[in-house]
Amino acid sequence: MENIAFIGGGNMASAIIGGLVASGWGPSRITVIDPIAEQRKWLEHEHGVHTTGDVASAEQADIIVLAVKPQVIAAVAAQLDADLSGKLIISIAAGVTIAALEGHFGPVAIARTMPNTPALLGLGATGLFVNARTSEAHLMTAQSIIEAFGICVTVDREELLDAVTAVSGSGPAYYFLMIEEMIRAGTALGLSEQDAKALTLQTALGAATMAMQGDAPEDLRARVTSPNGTTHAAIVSMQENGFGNVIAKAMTACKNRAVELGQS
Ligand SMILES: NC(=O)C1=CN([C@@H]2O[C@H](COP(=O)(O)OP(=O)(O)OC[C@H]3O[C@@H](n4cnc5c(N)ncnc54)[C@H](OP(=O)(O)O)[C@@H]3O)[C@@H](O)[C@H]2O)C=CC1
Ligand SMILES: O=C(O)[C@@H]1CCC=N1
Repeated sequence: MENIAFIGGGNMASAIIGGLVASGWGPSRITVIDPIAEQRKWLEHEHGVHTTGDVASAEQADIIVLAVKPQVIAAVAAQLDADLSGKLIISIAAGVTIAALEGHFGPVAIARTMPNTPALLGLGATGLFVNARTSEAHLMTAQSIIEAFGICVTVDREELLDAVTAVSGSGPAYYFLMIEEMIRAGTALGLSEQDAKALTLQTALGAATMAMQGDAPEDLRARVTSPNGTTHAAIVSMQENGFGNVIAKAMTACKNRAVELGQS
């Protein structure tokens, strides 16, 4: 059975570990390396994993997940400084290219991925691209790890991972913002915050569940929109205020920032 070490035990690592453990990965196979003792204690308590502050100990693992901020990857490589041949490196860092990772870690198997935080619930959406040194066995390992916490979409060009970041990596935050704003607006229209929240969350869950069943979102929307009714009034207002443009510009800013982070 392979062992896995996470370098960086922050939000995204914790979400992935939660998803892995819930899917049957034994916590004893998982080590998390993080500099902050308090964070390590929390991870041990939350997930039952082994933790350490020593980056060099990642050398013991078969699979190493780089879960630090993009700007910290170079420092981690310097701290690790070991022969990694035969291992699989999985990077979740936004923007950091395979070429940069090979520059830091040498000629090893590298799976560059872009997960998202719903991984914690087994509902992750992850993009995957592997380097030429990744064997079929390593590719299957990467896919099966990712599928333990959600869906895996393999892209055929590396730069598409920046588009994945704009859609699903950062995507949960767009929905959370929408939820925040709907609760605020519902409260402004007279509902209690508790009622506005309950109605908003159930609506988000219901809409996502209906959309998952396969009908096109525009068809589902049409069934809510009575001719010249209330939904029509809301949608016309959204379109007049540039809703589509707001989303498109936000996602382009996200993608551009991913590219920028990769260059830093
Ligand atoms: N959050 C998300 O939704 C997603 C994040 N990602 C990617 O995941 C990566 C981590 O992001 P996120 O979890 O949000 O960030 P966090 O800041 O929550 O986690 C990073 C962790 O790494 C620790 N760390 C810093 N330096 C080192 C080091 N030298 N060795 C080991 N650990 C170290 C940090 O400690 P300290 O706080 O002390 O710096 C922190 O606990 C990023 O590259 C990001 O692009 C990808 C997809 C989604
Ligand atoms: O905000 C970020 O940079 C990371 C990458 C994708 C989601 N969170």
